[in-house]
Amino acid sequence: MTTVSQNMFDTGAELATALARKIADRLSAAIAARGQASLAVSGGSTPKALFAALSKLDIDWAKVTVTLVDERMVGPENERSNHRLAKLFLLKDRAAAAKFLPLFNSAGTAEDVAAQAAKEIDALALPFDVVVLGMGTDGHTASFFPGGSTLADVTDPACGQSVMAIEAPGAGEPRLTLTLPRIVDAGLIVLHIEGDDKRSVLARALENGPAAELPVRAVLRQAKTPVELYWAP
Ligand SMILES: O=C(O)[C@H](O)[C@@H](O)[C@H](O)[C@H](O)COP(=O)(O)O
Repeated sequence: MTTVSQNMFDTGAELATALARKIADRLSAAIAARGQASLAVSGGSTPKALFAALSKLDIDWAKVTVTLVDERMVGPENERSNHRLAKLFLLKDRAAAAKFLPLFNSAGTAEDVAAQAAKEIDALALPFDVVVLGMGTDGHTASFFPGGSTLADVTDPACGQSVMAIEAPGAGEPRLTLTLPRIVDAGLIVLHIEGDDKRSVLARALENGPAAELPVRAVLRQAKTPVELYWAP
């Protein structure tokens, strides 16, 4: 049975403050326990306020590795880049001291880039302490897009590669995405969505039906810990 732990807020600002604190506490606990912590964040427009709130919190950021849940196949200067988004909104203020691991690199094709990124992700002390997911109104999360070229592989609980390339109608450029195992074995899995449309899509995703139709279902059904839903209007 899929379970989500619901954290509902009246405004995006209130959500950002509360979620930033939750993430910071989790990262600090990991640092206290193991001397380091890891955080994977999604891109898009929703997380900007969260990133700004998190960047100001006083934790030992020098011991935190930040990476991306997914990335477009573009360089960090491109306005479509999630690396650029993280640099602009998260990796500043106190969080500027964090180590950042991009998914995009100059290895060649999307598949080559994904293979290189996978090597670098696998060199981290896994599992991730915190993974922050968004969701599209088509039910995609990470770059698990409906109709995606490698959707079955990237949502396979036994997927052997930590990062894969995927192309899909509606995804724009080819994408690089963490695969399901890297997401569902995280210590804290957050699904941060805002607006009534996405709330309705999530309600549908929590019902029976194929994961391929609403790929966020793959996370909801395989998560090793209850997914923490953070929602505001
Ligand atoms: O690269 C991306 O676009 C994100 O990682 C993606 O998975 C995002 O979380 C959803 O598309 C929601 O995006 P919005 O927050 O812009 O609605």
